[in-house]
Amino acid sequence: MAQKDLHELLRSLRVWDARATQLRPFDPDTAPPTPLTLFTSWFAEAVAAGQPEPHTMSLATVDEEGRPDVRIVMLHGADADGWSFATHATSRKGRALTARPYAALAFYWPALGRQVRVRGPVVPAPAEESQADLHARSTGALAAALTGRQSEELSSVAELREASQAAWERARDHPDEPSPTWTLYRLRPETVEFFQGDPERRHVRLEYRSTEFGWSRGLLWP
Ligand SMILES: Cc1cc2nc3c(=O)[nH]c(=O)nc-3n(C[C@H](O)[C@H](O)[C@H](O)COP(=O)(O)O)c2cc1C
Repeated sequence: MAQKDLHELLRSLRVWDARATQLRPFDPDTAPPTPLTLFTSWFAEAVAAGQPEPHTMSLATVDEEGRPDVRIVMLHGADADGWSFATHATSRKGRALTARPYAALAFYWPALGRQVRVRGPVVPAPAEESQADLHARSTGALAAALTGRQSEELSSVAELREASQAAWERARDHPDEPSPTWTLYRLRPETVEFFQGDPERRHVRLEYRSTEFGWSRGLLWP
């Protein structure tokens, strides 16, 4: 596609088309005292609104030289221990998290014009918990974890096919097989921001901040 076509196409696109998006009023004064409560209800509303894959999120990390990176991962849970996700400790993001155990998450739910951002330190769960989390998931998830070598250079598609086929067989035959590098991480929230889009662009941004006395709240200019 030529540059001009791309720019024309970009200019023709809009966000929050009324056919696909329902913008709901959000009164921050009535928001619950903790971000987890609001996240849980916004998540359920995203599911009810038909938002595809609301449990996928961007995970941003910083490597030991301070260079940022970002990718999509699945949300495994959100509770008093934090927002959790899983990956290989030996992957790029795993190495970045070892060097700098701090990350940011972003959820985007266009069906409701909503965004949620979560930032804070990240801690790995104990190995038994990581493996239990993996074994509670699908055969495909286990096969993918057993394939391993995430973020390493791959020499050919054929090499991946072979390794993956073997991993699928092991996953089917031994559903409790461990994947030693697979790690459940928990992001302990320091700030959680809720963004509600508004048709007049008066978007509401409500940020919860963790303090020694509990959660404080403040609004941000959009
Ligand atoms: C929808 C979707 C869900 C994904 N979920 C995960 C996940 O939960 N864990 C994971 O390690 N990679 C997941 N990935 C792959 C990552 O985006 C990424 O390609 C991979 O983890 C390697 O990232 P890294 O090289 O930065 O470590 C997912 C990708 C997509 C598109």
